[in-house]
Amino acid sequence: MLKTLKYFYGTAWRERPFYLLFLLASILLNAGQPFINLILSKYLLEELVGDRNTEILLWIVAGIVIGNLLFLSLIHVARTNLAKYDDWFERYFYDRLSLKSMTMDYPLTENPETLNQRRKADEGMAWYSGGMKGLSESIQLLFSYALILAGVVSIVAVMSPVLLIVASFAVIGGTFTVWQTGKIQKIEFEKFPKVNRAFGYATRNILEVKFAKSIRLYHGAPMMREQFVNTTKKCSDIFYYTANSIGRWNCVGSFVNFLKGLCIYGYLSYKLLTGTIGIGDFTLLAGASNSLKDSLQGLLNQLQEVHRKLNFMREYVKFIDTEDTHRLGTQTISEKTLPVIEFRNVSFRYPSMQGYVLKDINITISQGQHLSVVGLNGAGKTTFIKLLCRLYDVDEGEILLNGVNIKNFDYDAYIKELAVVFQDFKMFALSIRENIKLGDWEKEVREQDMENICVLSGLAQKVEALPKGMDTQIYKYFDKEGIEPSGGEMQKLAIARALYKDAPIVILDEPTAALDPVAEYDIYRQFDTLIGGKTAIYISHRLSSCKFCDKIAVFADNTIKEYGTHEELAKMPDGIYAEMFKAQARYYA
Ligand SMILES: Nc1ncnc2c1ncn2[C@@H]1O[C@H](COP(=O)(O)OP(=O)(O)OP(=O)(O)O)[C@@H](O)[C@H]1O
Repeated sequence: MLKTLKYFYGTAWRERPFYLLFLLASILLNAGQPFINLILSKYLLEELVGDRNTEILLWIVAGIVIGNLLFLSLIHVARTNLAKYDDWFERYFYDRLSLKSMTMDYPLTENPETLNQRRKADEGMAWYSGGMKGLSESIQLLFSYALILAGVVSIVAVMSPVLLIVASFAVIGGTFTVWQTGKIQKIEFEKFPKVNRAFGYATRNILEVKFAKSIRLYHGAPMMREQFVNTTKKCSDIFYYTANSIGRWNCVGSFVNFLKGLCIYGYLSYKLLTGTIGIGDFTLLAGASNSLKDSLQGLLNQLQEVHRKLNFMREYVKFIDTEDTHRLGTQTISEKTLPVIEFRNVSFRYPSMQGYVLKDINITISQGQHLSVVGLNGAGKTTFIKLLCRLYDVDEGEILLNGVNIKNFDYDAYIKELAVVFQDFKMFALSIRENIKLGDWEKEVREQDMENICVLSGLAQKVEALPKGMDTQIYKYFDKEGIEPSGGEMQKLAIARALYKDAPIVILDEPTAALDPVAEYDIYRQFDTLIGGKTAIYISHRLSSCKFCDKIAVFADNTIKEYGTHEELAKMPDGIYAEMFKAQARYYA
């Protein structure tokens, strides 16, 4: 709990120290204001039933009015400033959450527990706690009540100690009910994020354009509606349970409150009627007893509220603090040395899988070598690339770059060495220029470079035909003149983005799968110009592409089964490559 408190107010102290100053001011002002009315009302009443001195009466009334005005104005200033900061903190913490989601270790992005935790972090900071704003509101109330309580306890203890006992009993009852409702909300919070994620998938994610075709051509709409109905029912069950249980405890709370009023006013009326106290003290004690009960109740409630909110907000800290092991390396990379990649006894299995996807992989890709990686579906070719890209850590063995384990390199520096086009690459709802620029965001854009890249990747004709050229938006999310590129055009864009990165290692996973034969031929023809003297890994099921690579690695049975040039492998008796090549060649014979 303290760790969470420290995390949020430590951040506030670092980022916006004045926030804490306004918080303190707000606490003191809120605590001070009730005492003006409480004390001055006593003197006002005593003067009214006593001497009725006009001048004194005017001074007391002026004191009440001016004191209240002053306090309320200052409270307003403090609150307005706090509201501005609260807004800033809301964006700040959301930004941290997004950043963490985008940069955390890749395997976590497909781990349902992490995804649930992310949802808990999001919801824990939103409606369950109200985030920094919600927490600070409770902290303000907590300390204001504590100060008010200290003041009224002093007054009541001196004037009528019995009232302290009555108020304390009422508070114990009230606190118990608040504690119960807090427990019920906690139960809801444990169940709800998981159900809500399923609900979000069935109602929001599924409406995205990328699902539109499959929904229409398969049994998508009824199936999703069924999921919608099921998850809605689960959400309703959870809400019904919460509302019903909290409602019962609220009734208990109201009854305890009624009993408390009855006891306090009964006791004070008795003292007034028997002449033990005057009307001024009656007013002061009635007000102080109410304040005592309210502030003690408020204090205990806010203690629970702060505890409850911190519990929810702790889920955010848990998510933000998820350990990132992929970023532990610190070694820099010499730009002058051309890369040599070595897989040494590498074995790997996906966290969710029993067996190895890759076992005992040993291969060296020398400087400037062009390696073709082939194999049947599911043989582990893309996994081989993912390991090189540090998306996953190897389970056994090591991958070396120029003799150094790739884990030791600073992550960002290492990623700069790679220009990769994955099979399932994604384009963003940005302009064509910006999508290409993502290859190297820091590099100053040179128009000539962009044009050359468009020509090399086969995009030039398409871009020239567009009224806004390179500034055309991909997709129609934000611009109705945006384009929906075809699969092949997307692939050309992805190749352009990789070329723009100009990294010393180029990895292309099925780069021509969506290209027409002419575009594919162009890519093959220009392969040397595209890749130049860089080290390249090329995955393709079209074995004709292997001819322009120096070496071919054939993946089968979770390992590299064959390795050599096209000529060597094509004539291997009973060779896997020879078999696959012959099978493909038959169609073109
Ligand atoms: N994230 C993942 N979690 C669990 N298993 C995975 C994951 N990604 C891939 N696999 C499994 O690992 C095996 C190898 O997949 P991989 O994508 O490396 O094959 P591939 O040789 O590239 O196949 P293809 O030629 O079809 O692209 C497959 O059985 C696949 O189901």
